[in-house]
Amino acid sequence: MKEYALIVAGGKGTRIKSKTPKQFLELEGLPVLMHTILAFYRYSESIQIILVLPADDFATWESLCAQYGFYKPVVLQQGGDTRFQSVKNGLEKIEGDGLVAIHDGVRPLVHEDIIGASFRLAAVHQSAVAAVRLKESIRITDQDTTKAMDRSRFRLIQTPQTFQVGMIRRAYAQKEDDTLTDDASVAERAGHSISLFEGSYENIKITTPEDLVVAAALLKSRKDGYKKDKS
Ligand SMILES: Nc1ccn([C@@H]2O[C@H](COP(=O)(O)OP(=O)(O)OP(=O)(O)O)[C@@H](O)[C@H]2O)c(=O)n1
Ligand SMILES: C[C@](O)(CO)[C@H](O)COP(=O)(O)O
Repeated sequence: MKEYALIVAGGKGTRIKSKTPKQFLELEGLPVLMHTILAFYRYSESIQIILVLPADDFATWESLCAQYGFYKPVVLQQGGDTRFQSVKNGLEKIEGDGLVAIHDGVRPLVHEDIIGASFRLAAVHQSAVAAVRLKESIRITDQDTTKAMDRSRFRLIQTPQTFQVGMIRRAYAQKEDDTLTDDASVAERAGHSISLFEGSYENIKITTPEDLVVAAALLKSRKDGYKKDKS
């Protein structure tokens, strides 16, 4: 089955408070987004990648590619005002059927094994969504009270979120609302059940400034590990 990766990097990065869009910040010698794209190519050289960026950032991307000598093929598409719209625009670039792994451009630590697991599971169940268990206690709150909850019943949801192309394209034809914060919610609202699989605590989303420190440390430890294996 044909495999696509739809990498969304059309956001503004308001929570990170950086002048440079977070997807372009350099980590361990490469912009965040290039680490993400390389992870998908490590999984498969034949995957087709659709990269969603704000139209205003196309020129920046081209010049970063020239600067870093990065010539991995991607199909560019322009983003929208929300993640929902960016994914929807990206899906338009897929012509045939197959499976699509939708992934946040700002999750550069995704491992090729996680990507592979998502495609294998989605081939059987139509959907495969990476998730991890909570490491901390959890309480539900309203204005006046709080109440302990059973953490074993909750999961933190990551990307990749992988789907059969026709199914997720039809799901994205529905009306957008603020509660549809990820692709699993969109598919679920359209009536599909969602299959989860074990993600990874390393697969962080770069959202606030301290995430950059953690991501840099994790990338460095992987690079050091790789050097050790080769020596
Ligand atoms: N209009 C948007 C909004 C978000 N995204 C992408 O969706 C992923 C997850 O979004 P988030 O981390 O929230 O990114 P931003 O929207 O950029 O950040 P913030 O919410 O802090 O502004 C990111 O890779 C981001 O670029 C997108 O493609 N188009
Ligand atoms: C898609 C996502 O990364 C799954 O955890 C998340 O829902 C994006 O949320 P954000 O608030 O737009 O960062």
